Amino acid sequence: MRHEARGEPIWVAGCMSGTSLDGVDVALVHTDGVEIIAFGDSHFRAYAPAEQALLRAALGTWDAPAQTVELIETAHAEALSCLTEPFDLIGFHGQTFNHDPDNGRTYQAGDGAVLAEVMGVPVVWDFRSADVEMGGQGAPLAPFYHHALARHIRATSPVVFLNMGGVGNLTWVDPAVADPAAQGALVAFDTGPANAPVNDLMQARRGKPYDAGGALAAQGTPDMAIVAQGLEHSYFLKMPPKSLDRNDFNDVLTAVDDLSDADAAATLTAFAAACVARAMEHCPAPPTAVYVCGGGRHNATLMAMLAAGIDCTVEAVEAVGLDGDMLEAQAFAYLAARAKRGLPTSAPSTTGVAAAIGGGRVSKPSG
Ligand SMILES: Nc1ncnc2c1ncn2[C@@H]1O[C@H](COP(=O)(O)OP(=O)(O)OP(=O)(O)O)[C@@H](O)[C@H]1O
Ligand SMILES: CC(=O)N[C@H]1[C@@H]2OC[C@@H](O2)[C@@H](O)[C@@H]1O[C@H](C)C(=O)O
Repeated sequence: MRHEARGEPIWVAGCMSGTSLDGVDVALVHTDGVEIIAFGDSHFRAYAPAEQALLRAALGTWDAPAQTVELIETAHAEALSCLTEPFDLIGFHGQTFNHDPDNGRTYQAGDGAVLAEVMGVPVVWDFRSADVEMGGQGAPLAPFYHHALARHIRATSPVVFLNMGGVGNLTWVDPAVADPAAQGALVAFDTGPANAPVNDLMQARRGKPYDAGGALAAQGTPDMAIVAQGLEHSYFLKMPPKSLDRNDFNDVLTAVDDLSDADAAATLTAFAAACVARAMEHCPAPPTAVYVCGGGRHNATLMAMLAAGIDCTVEAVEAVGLDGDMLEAQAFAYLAARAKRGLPTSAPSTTGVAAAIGGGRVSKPSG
C-alpha cells in the first residue's frame, strides 16, 4: 500500500474563523504534512458584538468592505501574537462570507499577503479556490487532517469525525488505507446546519449568541413535523461529496417562527441532529465511533440527540485525547504544511474535485 513520503517537520500555526462568527481560533501543530508529531499552544480571540455585527453584515456578499477585511486580518494577527511558542508557517483560512461551488465561486475574506507582512512569517491561504476551479465543492477540507488524526490516535477500524460548528461536516475514515487521496480512504461532506440556526434564534429572541449547554432546548419539545419537513430539502437527495453555505437552510429557521423559544430551540437542535443521523447513511461501513469536535459538543442536548440517532459510540474528541475546540485551526496548520510540500489537500472523495489537488497560495513577507 502506498504511503506518503515523510518530510522535515515544522511548527505551523493554523487559523480558523468559522461560520458561527464567534471568533478566531489559532493552534500550533508540529508536522511534515503527513504525520502529526505534536500539538502546541493555542488561543481563541473572540469577536466583540460590534465586530460580529460587521461580519454578519457581510454574510452572503462576494466583496466585503475594506473595514471588515481589515478586522479579519487584525483579529488573526492579534490571535497569532498571543501564541507563546515560535512557528515557521501560518495556515490562514480567512472568513467565509459566501459559498456557491456549483457556480464555481467561494469567498474567504482576508488577504494572506497582508498577514505575512504583519507577522513576518510565510502564510498559506486561499485554500478553497483551486479545488472549486477544478470542479470540486471546495469544502470540507478538514478530511485530510481527519485521516492523519485517525492514524495519530491509532484507530484500526473506520471512525467518523463530526464537526458541529455553524454548519456540520462529517468525515468517515478508513485508517487502513494509508494514502488519504486513495479511493476508499475517506468519505466526507457537510451534514447540514449545525449551530448556526440555533445561534440566530438565540440572537433574535434572547439577545444571546448561543444556547449555552443546550439548556433552552432541553426545556422544549421538538416539533418533529418541522424536522421531517426540513429533511425534505433537496440537499439530502444529493450523494456526497457535497457542501453548504451557512444560510442555505434559512427556510427551516422561519418554520419555527410560531413556536415558543424553548420549542423552537429544541426543534432546531433536533434538526441539526437529524441531519447527522441522515448523513450516517452515507458511511460505506459502520464506524466504531463518532468523535465530535466543534462548539456543538458543549451542547448537552445536542449531544444526547446525536447519540440517540446514531448506532455506535458518540463522544467528544477529548475521549481520544484531542482538543475539539482547536481541531479546525489545527487542520489548517496541517493543510498549510501539506501545501508547502506540494501534497494534495483534497480528492474526489472529499470534495468531488476532478483529481487529487493541492490548494492554497503562499505569500512570503518582503525583506
Ligand atoms: N457551551 C456551549 N453550549 C452550547 N453551544 C456552544 C457552547 N460553546 C460553543 N457552542 C456552540 O458552538 C459554536 C461555535 O462552534 P465552532 O467554533 O466549532 O464553530 P465555527 O468553527 O465557527 O463553525 P464552522 O465549523 O461551521 O466553520 C457557537 O456559536 C455555539 O453555537
Ligand atoms: C465554505 C466553508 O467555509 N465551509 C466550512 C463550513 O464550516 C463547516 C463546514 O461548512 C465545512 O464545509 C467548512 O469548514 C471546515 C473547516 C472544512 O472545510 O473542513
